[in-house]
Amino acid sequence: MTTLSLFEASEPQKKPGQNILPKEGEALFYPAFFSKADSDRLYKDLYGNIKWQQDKIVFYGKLMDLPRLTAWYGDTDKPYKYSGIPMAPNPWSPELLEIKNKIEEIAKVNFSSVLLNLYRNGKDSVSWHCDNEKELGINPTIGSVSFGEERTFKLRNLQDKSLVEKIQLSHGSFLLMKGETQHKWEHEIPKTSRDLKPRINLTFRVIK
Ligand SMILES: O=C(O)CCC(=O)C(=O)O
Ligand SMILES: [Fe+2]
Repeated sequence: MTTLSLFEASEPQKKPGQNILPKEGEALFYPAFFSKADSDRLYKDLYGNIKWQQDKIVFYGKLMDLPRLTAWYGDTDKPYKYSGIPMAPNPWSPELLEIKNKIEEIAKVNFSSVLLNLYRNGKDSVSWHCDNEKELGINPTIGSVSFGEERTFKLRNLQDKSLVEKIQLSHGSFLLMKGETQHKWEHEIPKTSRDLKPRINLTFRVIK
């Protein structure tokens, strides 16, 4: 019998920007895309200055709070639909433009809006979904930036639900999803009973 070294026995290490999906789409992960100093500064700014909202959802006929706070920012001439109602986003702030400019160098697209999520603690979450709204077109490019507490992000293949990829979305990380990802995979941030500090996520989108 051969013995594995500790290195070989551990999870295979992915290089920054390597596709973490084994098939059907691309999810490129850059763990320390923003420096620690920039990440600390941007977290503080966004936490204090974004117009965070508590949105509601209808669940089994009852009006419930969404398990996170959200906000929309972006090009004000590109309304987004919310429960079928067109809404104007808040205008870009200098910090949002700083983040957008930095990720656009890698993403090679011009993002027109950003949905921000504030997960206040481990009980906040987002359940399984695909970002496949009509306004995003086919094969949308989605740029996802995280600041604050690290949370687990799961991607699950729609054809084979036993196929699940996990990423730890750390402070200052960038995840770029493109290609077929949004119609072949769904994703979630699960709840956890661990006592967690807040996390801010920004998902940049191109609205056609
Ligand atoms: O918080 C995250 O990393 C994911 C958020 C998300 O999937 C979304 O807003 O569509
Ligand atoms: Fe999403």
